[in-house]
Amino acid sequence: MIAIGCDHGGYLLKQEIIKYFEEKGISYQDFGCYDEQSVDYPLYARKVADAVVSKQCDKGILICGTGIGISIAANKVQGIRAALCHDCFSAEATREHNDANVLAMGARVVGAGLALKIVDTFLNTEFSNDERHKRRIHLIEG
Ligand SMILES: O=C(CO)[C@H](O)[C@H](O)[C@H](O)COP(=O)(O)O
Repeated sequence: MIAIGCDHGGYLLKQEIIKYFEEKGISYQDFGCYDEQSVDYPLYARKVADAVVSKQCDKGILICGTGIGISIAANKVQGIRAALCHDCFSAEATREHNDANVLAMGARVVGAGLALKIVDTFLNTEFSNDERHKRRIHLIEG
């Protein structure tokens, strides 16, 4: 189950990703927002982060205008490793090296076509399980 959330800047891209999930039969839970009215991204970052940390959902996707604010907010939640990715190389690397559990993107930065490829890469790349990466993740957790 994938948790997905956004602010008003990310709403339209979130809808594109949801359409893609429905076409592919990927299960998801939509934590809002539900239209383009101005809202505060930290509230949606928290909803998705809590769903991932509590294991209600396996991974999260967050979208705001740039992806920056919403990733900063998600990373405040203990156990969240949110990665802001606007290319497939980063999406693959952050799964392999950081075991990132939340993908953040900016709808004012990437188009839907690239965003869907980034989502696909993020969801289909496994953590390497390499000892050096595990040690570094452990150091992040504190
Ligand atoms: O947090 C952000 C910047 O890093 C996001 O891009 C927000 O979506 C953006 O700040 C919202 O801006 P707006 O002028 O209120 O639409």
